[in-house]
Amino acid sequence: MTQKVAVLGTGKIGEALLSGMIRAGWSPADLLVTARRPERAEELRTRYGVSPVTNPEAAKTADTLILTVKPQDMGTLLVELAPHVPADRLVISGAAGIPTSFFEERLAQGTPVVRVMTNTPALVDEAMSVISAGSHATAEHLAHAEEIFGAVGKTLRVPESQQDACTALSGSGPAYFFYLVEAMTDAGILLGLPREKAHDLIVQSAIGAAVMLRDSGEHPVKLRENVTSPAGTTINAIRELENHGVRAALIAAIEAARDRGRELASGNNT
Ligand SMILES: NC(=O)C1=CN([C@@H]2O[C@H](COP(=O)(O)OP(=O)(O)OC[C@H]3O[C@@H](n4cnc5c(N)ncnc54)[C@H](O)[C@@H]3O)[C@@H](O)[C@H]2O)C=CC1
Ligand SMILES: O=C(O)[C@@H]1CCC=N1
Repeated sequence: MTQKVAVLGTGKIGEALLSGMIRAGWSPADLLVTARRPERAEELRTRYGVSPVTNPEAAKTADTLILTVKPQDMGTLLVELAPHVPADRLVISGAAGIPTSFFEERLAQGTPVVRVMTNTPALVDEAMSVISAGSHATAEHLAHAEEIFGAVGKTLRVPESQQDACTALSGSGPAYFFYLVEAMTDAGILLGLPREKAHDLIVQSAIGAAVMLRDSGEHPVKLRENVTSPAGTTINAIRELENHGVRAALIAAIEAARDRGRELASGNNT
């Protein structure tokens, strides 16, 4: 039997996932989407050939519901969905912070819920998606979530207690790298390079470093030491990074992101 999958609240992450599923061979005929604005729904139909439906229609028709609205909008969406979701539907939440218990309390008794934290590199099939089971989700449900999110990159199962930490590391992680590239480009400008050239140098260096981190089997410390020649240039830069507390800043930043996830879980939406 064909499994229908619906993406509810198809914004940046919902669309990234949807497009990846189609690239990976899902038939648009088996994919439903919901959107708040009719123009957005039409845009998705034109772009991907998928069917826009209402949230209740999605709940009744699809076997798997993937909820990709903002955490702040999840309560309202569940009020709308709850009367229409049969207890055998798999509900996957892509939202930061919100625990699986939040869904279980609002949906029919026994509804399987899986929590996933992916990231925007889903757009280029290089996502990191971290997956946890709610209390009624079986190994089969987890495998189905892995199949879906595996379409856009890597997946990793973690206990739900680690989700906020993973959100802070990989969910938000791409933003930290984009921020670094932005800052390094400014440094290139300071040193007199044209912006475009500085950008290209840094992006290629980032790609090279990322491939080495993934493929070389070497520890990051060893990779950095290999760049850092005695009395050379790099050590001067490293000393400045240490003087400015960049390592401590990164640790504090990621801890703050984790803490915000916890706040979202407790219903602090401001
Ligand atoms: N942007 C990112 O890098 C990441 C976001 N997330 C999570 O993904 C979720 C979505 O984030 P984005 O895609 O960035 O936000 P977004 O704002 O681009 O997408 C959310 C969409 O949901 C729609 N929506 C809200 N309520 C709705 C309803 N009742 N019915 C139908 N559509 C509705 C909005 O109109 C919007 O298009 C959030 O929960 C976030 O925590 C997870 C990983 C990374
Ligand atoms: O900033 C956020 O809340 C979302 C979740 C992880 C990445 N973006």
